[in-house]
Amino acid sequence: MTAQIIDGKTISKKIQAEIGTAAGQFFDATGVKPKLAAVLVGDDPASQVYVRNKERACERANIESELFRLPSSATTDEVVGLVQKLNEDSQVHGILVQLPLPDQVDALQVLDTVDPKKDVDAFHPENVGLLSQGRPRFLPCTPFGIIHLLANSGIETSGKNVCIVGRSDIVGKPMALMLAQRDSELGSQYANATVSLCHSRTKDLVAYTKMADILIAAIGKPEFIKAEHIKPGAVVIDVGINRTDDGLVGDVDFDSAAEVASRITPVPGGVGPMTVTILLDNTLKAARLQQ
Ligand SMILES: Nc1nc(=O)c2c([nH]1)NC[C@@H]1CN(c3ccc(C(=O)N[C@@H](CCC(=O)O)C(=O)O)cc3)C=[N+]21
Ligand SMILES: [Mg+2]
Repeated sequence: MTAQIIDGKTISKKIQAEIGTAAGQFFDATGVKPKLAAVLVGDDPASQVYVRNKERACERANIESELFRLPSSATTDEVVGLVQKLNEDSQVHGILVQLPLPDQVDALQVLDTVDPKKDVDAFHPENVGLLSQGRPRFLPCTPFGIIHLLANSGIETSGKNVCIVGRSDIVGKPMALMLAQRDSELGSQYANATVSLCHSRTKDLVAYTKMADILIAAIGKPEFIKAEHIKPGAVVIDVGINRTDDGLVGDVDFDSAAEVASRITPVPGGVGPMTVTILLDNTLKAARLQQ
């Protein structure tokens, strides 16, 4: 292996400590402890792991968290009703509705109900619109976590070719917007990329991935990206979390990719912890917005 690991766990711990200090200062100034409400419907095992990670991270960062559970049989009206109650609760600053929701629940209706000023996932159309106009309120957790990973590793994006594989509303699409924009919260050197947003209908995918100085895999297919997709010396960011018989694997075939890339994120311990970290940052931001 030749690639250097981008250690998301260590970077996230460092940023969480900074958020903890800022949240403590905010409490000293206002008497308010930022609070995240997480809504978990049903008992999907992966969702339980994520929600537990989020609760632990909140504790480390002086952020209050409360988990609200509904049974897997819950209706759209029941989930919407809970979100409305949390919207009205002035002690709650951030609301996260854990996805996926059970099939009978209309996820868009639920997400549209979240007060946009408490929308720490940045899924509400008002926040998506603000981001697309280049004046974001909250930044979506996984894409902004990736920008933090790059910035903390000294990897600038300005003028670089970035290829994103996967066009989801949660990762690929907002990631493309953020990287293509003129500026970012961390400085213009972490924006201004030339972005290709590839997907299942892309013809000659390798032509795009091989041009990339930074390749971001967010497809949801285990070990889909191989050495032959990667330009020698490229930076590879693996967003995938796939549970297989061999355990947790990413969307990148790590062993072959690490022979070609210069830097690479592992799974676990790469992007995942950063997603959680930005959620904390957004919760503090939400508490500030609501003062
Ligand atoms: N409303 C909503 N917002 C989300 O941000 C959201 C969601 N729903 N649903 C599911 C996806 C996925 N996601 C992850 C969170 C933490 C890890 C994480 O902590 N990963 C660790 C451990 C992974 C493990 O052990 O399973 C790691 O990669 O090292 C991963 C993935 C947030 N998501
Ligand atoms: Mg993730």
